[in-house]
Amino acid sequence: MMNKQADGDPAAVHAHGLTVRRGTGRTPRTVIADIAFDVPRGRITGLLGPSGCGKSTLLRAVVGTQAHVTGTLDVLGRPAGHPELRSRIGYVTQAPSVYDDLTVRQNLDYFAAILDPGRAAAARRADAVDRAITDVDLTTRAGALAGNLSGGQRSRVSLAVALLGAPELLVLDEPTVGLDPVLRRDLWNLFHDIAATRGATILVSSHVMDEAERCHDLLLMREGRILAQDTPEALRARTHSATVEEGFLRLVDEANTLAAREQTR
Ligand SMILES: Nc1ncnc2c1ncn2[C@@H]1O[C@H](COP(=O)(O)OP(=O)(O)OP(=O)(O)O)[C@@H](O)[C@H]1O
Repeated sequence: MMNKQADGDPAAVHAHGLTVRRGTGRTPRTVIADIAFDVPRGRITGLLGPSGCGKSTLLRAVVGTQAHVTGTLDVLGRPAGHPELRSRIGYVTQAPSVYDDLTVRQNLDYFAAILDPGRAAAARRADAVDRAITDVDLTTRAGALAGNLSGGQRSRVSLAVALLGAPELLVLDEPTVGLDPVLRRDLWNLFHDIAATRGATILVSSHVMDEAERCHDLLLMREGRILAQDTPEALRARTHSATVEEGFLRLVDEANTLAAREQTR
Protein backbone atom coordinates (compact mmCIF):
# COMPACT_ATOMS: atom_id res chain seq x y z
CA MET A 1 0.00 0.00 0.00
CA MET A 2 1.34 3.41 -0.90
CA ASN A 3 1.28 5.94 1.87
CA LYS A 4 -0.27 9.39 1.29
CA GLN A 5 0.98 12.67 2.71
CA ALA A 6 -1.47 15.02 4.37
CA ASP A 7 -1.88 16.93 1.07
CA GLY A 8 -2.67 13.71 -0.80
CA ASP A 9 0.72 13.29 -2.53
CA PRO A 10 2.40 9.94 -1.99
CA ALA A 11 5.39 10.19 0.37
CA ALA A 12 8.81 10.20 -1.34
CA VAL A 13 9.80 7.24 0.83
CA HIS A 14 7.42 4.94 2.65
CA ALA A 15 8.70 2.18 4.92
CA HIS A 16 6.74 -0.37 6.89
CA GLY A 17 8.02 -3.45 8.73
CA LEU A 18 11.46 -2.68 7.32
CA THR A 19 14.25 -4.92 8.57
CA VAL A 20 17.86 -5.05 7.37
CA ARG A 21 20.46 -7.66 8.25
CA ARG A 22 24.16 -7.14 7.69
CA GLY A 23 27.25 -9.28 7.81
CA THR A 24 28.46 -12.38 6.10
CA GLY A 25 28.34 -15.95 7.36
CA ARG A 26 25.44 -17.94 8.67
CA THR A 27 24.09 -15.43 11.12
CA PRO A 28 23.92 -11.90 9.73
CA ARG A 29 23.08 -9.37 12.43
CA THR A 30 19.82 -7.37 12.43
CA VAL A 31 20.92 -3.74 12.22
CA ILE A 32 17.50 -2.26 11.37
CA ALA A 33 14.59 -3.84 13.17
CA ASP A 34 11.01 -3.62 11.92
CA ILE A 35 10.79 0.14 11.41
CA ALA A 36 8.12 2.32 9.80
CA PHE A 37 8.45 5.90 8.59
CA ASP A 38 7.58 8.32 5.79
CA VAL A 39 9.71 10.94 4.07
CA PRO A 40 7.44 13.73 2.78
CA ARG A 41 8.04 15.13 -0.70
CA GLY A 42 9.67 18.48 -1.38
CA ARG A 43 11.10 18.82 2.13
CA ILE A 44 14.38 18.23 3.93
CA THR A 45 14.22 15.24 6.24
CA GLY A 46 17.14 14.71 8.60
CA LEU A 47 18.07 11.19 9.65
CA LEU A 48 19.77 11.78 12.96
CA GLY A 49 21.33 9.38 15.40
CA PRO A 50 24.59 8.31 16.99
CA SER A 51 27.39 6.65 15.08
CA GLY A 52 26.61 3.02 14.31
CA CYS A 53 22.81 3.30 14.81
CA GLY A 54 22.12 2.28 11.19
CA LYS A 55 21.81 5.54 9.24
CA SER A 56 24.06 4.54 6.31
CA THR A 57 22.42 1.12 6.17
CA LEU A 58 18.98 2.72 5.95
CA LEU A 59 20.09 5.15 3.23
CA ARG A 60 21.67 2.29 1.26
CA ALA A 61 18.36 0.43 1.50
CA VAL A 62 16.51 3.51 0.17
CA VAL A 63 18.84 3.85 -2.84
CA GLY A 64 18.67 0.10 -3.44
CA THR A 65 22.30 -0.86 -2.82
CA GLN A 66 21.76 -2.78 0.44
CA ALA A 67 21.31 -6.55 0.57
CA HIS A 68 19.08 -8.48 3.01
CA VAL A 69 16.27 -5.92 3.14
CA THR A 70 12.80 -7.21 4.04
CA GLY A 71 9.44 -5.50 4.53
CA THR A 72 7.95 -2.62 2.57
CA LEU A 73 10.20 0.11 1.22
CA ASP A 74 8.65 2.26 -1.51
CA VAL A 75 10.66 5.07 -3.07
CA LEU A 76 8.99 7.59 -5.40
CA GLY A 77 6.15 5.12 -5.82
CA ARG A 78 8.34 2.13 -6.75
CA PRO A 79 9.91 -0.62 -4.66
CA ALA A 80 13.44 0.43 -3.56
CA GLY A 81 16.03 -0.76 -6.07
CA HIS A 82 13.64 -0.61 -9.05
CA PRO A 83 15.70 0.13 -12.20
CA GLU A 84 13.49 3.11 -13.03
CA LEU A 85 14.65 4.81 -9.83
CA ARG A 86 18.30 4.98 -10.92
CA SER A 87 17.92 8.28 -12.73
CA ARG A 88 15.41 9.70 -10.23
CA ILE A 89 17.65 9.48 -7.15
CA GLY A 90 20.91 11.33 -6.47
CA TYR A 91 23.09 9.66 -3.84
CA VAL A 92 26.14 11.12 -2.13
CA THR A 93 28.03 8.56 -0.05
CA GLN A 94 30.30 9.37 2.90
CA ALA A 95 33.40 8.95 0.71
CA PRO A 96 33.15 11.58 -2.05
CA SER A 97 33.41 9.97 -5.46
CA VAL A 98 35.50 12.64 -7.14
CA TYR A 99 38.55 12.15 -9.35
CA ASP A 100 41.41 14.28 -7.99
CA ASP A 101 43.28 14.43 -11.30
CA LEU A 102 40.28 15.88 -13.17
CA THR A 103 38.97 19.43 -12.93
CA VAL A 104 35.56 20.13 -11.42
CA ARG A 105 34.05 20.45 -14.90
CA GLN A 106 35.83 17.32 -16.21
CA ASN A 107 34.47 15.34 -13.24
CA LEU A 108 30.97 16.48 -14.06
CA ASP A 109 31.40 15.91 -17.81
CA TYR A 110 32.52 12.36 -17.04
CA PHE A 111 29.53 11.51 -14.85
CA ALA A 112 27.13 13.33 -17.21
CA ALA A 113 28.37 11.15 -20.09
CA ILE A 114 27.54 8.02 -18.08
CA LEU A 115 24.07 9.30 -17.19
CA ASP A 116 23.16 10.69 -20.61
CA PRO A 117 25.49 9.16 -23.22
CA GLY A 118 25.76 9.79 -26.96
CA ARG A 119 26.69 12.64 -29.27
CA ALA A 120 23.06 13.68 -29.70
CA ALA A 121 22.83 14.48 -25.97
CA ALA A 122 25.96 16.71 -25.91
CA ALA A 123 24.09 20.03 -25.63
CA ARG A 124 21.76 18.65 -22.93
CA ARG A 125 24.77 17.33 -21.00
CA ALA A 126 26.56 20.69 -21.20
CA ASP A 127 23.46 22.43 -19.83
CA ALA A 128 23.12 19.91 -16.99
CA VAL A 129 26.81 20.33 -16.07
CA ASP A 130 26.54 24.15 -16.12
CA ARG A 131 23.42 24.09 -13.97
CA ALA A 132 24.92 21.68 -11.42
CA ILE A 133 28.12 23.78 -11.13
CA THR A 134 26.03 26.93 -10.65
CA ASP A 135 23.72 25.26 -8.12
CA VAL A 136 26.63 24.28 -5.86
CA ASP A 137 28.27 27.69 -6.34
CA LEU A 138 31.51 26.41 -7.88
CA THR A 139 31.49 28.48 -11.10
CA THR A 140 34.73 30.23 -10.22
CA ARG A 141 36.43 26.89 -9.45
CA ALA A 142 35.13 24.94 -12.47
CA GLY A 143 38.62 24.77 -14.01
CA ALA A 144 40.40 23.76 -10.77
CA LEU A 145 41.68 20.23 -10.21
CA ALA A 146 39.45 18.45 -7.69
CA GLY A 147 42.61 17.39 -5.81
CA ASN A 148 43.38 21.06 -5.11
CA LEU A 149 39.98 21.85 -3.59
CA SER A 150 39.13 22.25 0.09
CA GLY A 151 37.05 19.60 1.87
CA GLY A 152 33.91 21.73 1.61
CA GLN A 153 34.45 22.35 -2.09
CA ARG A 154 34.98 18.63 -2.73
CA SER A 155 31.70 17.90 -0.92
CA ARG A 156 30.04 20.37 -3.25
CA VAL A 157 31.50 18.61 -6.31
CA SER A 158 30.00 15.33 -5.05
CA LEU A 159 26.70 17.10 -4.56
CA ALA A 160 26.91 18.55 -8.09
CA VAL A 161 27.44 15.03 -9.48
CA ALA A 162 24.34 13.87 -7.61
CA LEU A 163 22.35 16.80 -9.04
CA LEU A 164 23.24 16.04 -12.67
CA GLY A 165 20.23 13.93 -13.55
CA ALA A 166 17.85 16.48 -11.92
CA PRO A 167 16.89 13.88 -9.29
CA GLU A 168 13.55 14.04 -7.50
CA LEU A 169 15.15 12.58 -4.37
CA LEU A 170 18.60 13.44 -3.05
CA VAL A 171 20.05 11.04 -0.49
CA LEU A 172 23.03 12.51 1.34
CA ASP A 173 25.03 10.41 3.79
CA GLU A 174 26.67 12.66 6.40
CA PRO A 175 27.66 15.32 3.85
CA THR A 176 28.97 17.75 6.47
CA VAL A 177 31.24 15.37 8.35
CA GLY A 178 34.69 16.86 8.96
CA LEU A 179 33.68 20.37 7.86
CA ASP A 180 34.11 23.47 10.02
CA PRO A 181 30.99 25.28 11.31
CA VAL A 182 31.03 27.93 8.57
CA LEU A 183 31.25 25.36 5.77
CA ARG A 184 28.57 23.26 7.46
CA ARG A 185 26.26 26.28 7.58
CA ASP A 186 26.99 27.10 3.92
CA LEU A 187 26.23 23.52 2.86
CA TRP A 188 22.95 23.49 4.79
CA ASN A 189 21.96 26.79 3.12
CA LEU A 190 22.74 25.12 -0.19
CA PHE A 191 20.47 22.14 0.65
CA HIS A 192 17.64 24.58 1.37
CA ASP A 193 18.28 26.43 -1.92
CA ILE A 194 18.24 23.14 -3.83
CA ALA A 195 15.02 21.97 -2.16
CA ALA A 196 13.39 25.33 -2.88
CA THR A 197 14.59 25.89 -6.46
CA ARG A 198 14.54 22.31 -7.73
CA GLY A 199 11.60 21.13 -5.65
CA ALA A 200 13.66 18.08 -4.70
CA THR A 201 13.12 15.94 -1.64
CA ILE A 202 16.28 15.70 0.47
CA LEU A 203 16.97 12.86 2.90
CA VAL A 204 20.17 13.72 4.74
CA SER A 205 21.91 11.91 7.59
CA SER A 206 24.01 13.37 10.37
CA HIS A 207 25.20 12.39 13.81
CA VAL A 208 25.54 16.05 14.80
CA MET A 209 22.36 16.87 16.67
CA ASP A 210 22.51 20.63 16.14
CA GLU A 211 22.02 19.98 12.42
CA ALA A 212 18.57 18.64 13.29
CA GLU A 213 17.40 22.22 13.80
CA ARG A 214 18.10 22.92 10.11
CA CYS A 215 15.69 20.21 8.83
CA HIS A 216 11.99 20.49 8.05
CA ASP A 217 11.35 16.97 9.39
CA LEU A 218 13.30 14.55 11.53
CA LEU A 219 13.77 10.83 11.82
CA LEU A 220 15.57 10.17 15.07
CA MET A 221 17.27 6.81 15.11
CA ARG A 222 18.87 4.73 17.81
CA GLU A 223 20.16 1.15 17.72
CA GLY A 224 18.39 0.27 14.49
CA ARG A 225 15.02 1.71 15.50
CA ILE A 226 13.18 4.96 14.82
CA LEU A 227 12.84 6.75 18.13
CA ALA A 228 10.74 9.61 16.76
CA GLN A 229 9.43 11.12 13.53
CA ASP A 230 8.52 14.76 13.95
CA THR A 231 9.33 18.34 13.00
CA PRO A 232 12.06 19.91 15.19
CA GLU A 233 9.47 22.28 16.70
CA ALA A 234 6.98 19.51 17.54
CA LEU A 235 9.73 17.34 19.00
CA ARG A 236 10.99 20.13 21.25
CA ALA A 237 7.43 20.93 22.38
CA ARG A 238 6.50 17.29 22.98
CA THR A 239 9.60 16.59 25.06
CA HIS A 240 9.55 20.01 26.81
CA SER A 241 13.11 20.58 25.61
CA ALA A 242 15.01 23.66 24.52
CA THR A 243 16.88 21.81 21.75
CA VAL A 244 16.37 18.71 19.61
CA GLU A 245 19.47 17.21 21.24
CA GLU A 246 17.89 17.56 24.70
CA GLY A 247 14.62 16.10 23.34
CA PHE A 248 16.50 13.17 21.78
CA LEU A 249 18.23 12.42 25.11
CA ARG A 250 14.87 12.53 26.92
CA LEU A 251 13.43 10.03 24.44
CA VAL A 252 16.48 7.78 24.90
CA ASP A 253 16.02 7.90 28.70
CA GLU A 254 12.30 7.11 28.32
CA ALA A 255 13.08 4.18 25.99
CA ASN A 256 15.69 2.86 28.44
CA THR A 257 13.27 3.13 31.38
CA LEU A 258 10.59 1.29 29.40
CA ALA A 259 13.04 -1.45 28.40
CA ALA A 260 14.19 -1.86 32.02
CA ARG A 261 10.54 -2.16 33.15
CA GLU A 262 9.86 -4.80 30.49
CA GLN A 263 12.87 -6.79 31.67
CA THR A 264 11.77 -6.82 35.33
CA ARG A 265 8.25 -8.02 34.47
N1 LIG B 1 29.61 -4.44 6.05
C1 LIG B 1 29.09 -4.66 7.24
N2 LIG B 1 28.95 -5.91 7.73
C2 LIG B 1 28.41 -6.13 8.94
N3 LIG B 1 27.95 -5.17 9.75
C3 LIG B 1 28.06 -3.92 9.32
C4 LIG B 1 28.63 -3.58 8.06
N4 LIG B 1 28.59 -2.24 7.92
C5 LIG B 1 28.04 -1.76 9.04
N5 LIG B 1 27.72 -2.75 9.88
C6 LIG B 1 27.09 -2.63 11.20
O1 LIG B 1 25.78 -2.12 11.00
C7 LIG B 1 25.46 -1.20 12.04
C8 LIG B 1 24.97 0.09 11.40
O2 LIG B 1 26.05 0.67 10.68
P1 LIG B 1 25.83 1.99 9.83
O3 LIG B 1 27.11 2.24 9.07
O4 LIG B 1 24.59 1.88 9.07
O5 LIG B 1 25.66 3.08 10.99
P2 LIG B 1 25.70 4.67 10.91
O6 LIG B 1 24.63 5.14 11.82
O7 LIG B 1 25.65 5.12 9.50
O8 LIG B 1 27.12 5.01 11.53
P3 LIG B 1 28.10 6.25 11.22
O9 LIG B 1 27.39 7.49 11.68
O10 LIG B 1 29.30 5.94 12.06
O11 LIG B 1 28.40 6.23 9.76
C9 LIG B 1 26.71 -1.02 12.89
O12 LIG B 1 26.56 -1.78 14.06
C10 LIG B 1 27.82 -1.58 12.05
O13 LIG B 1 28.79 -2.19 12.86
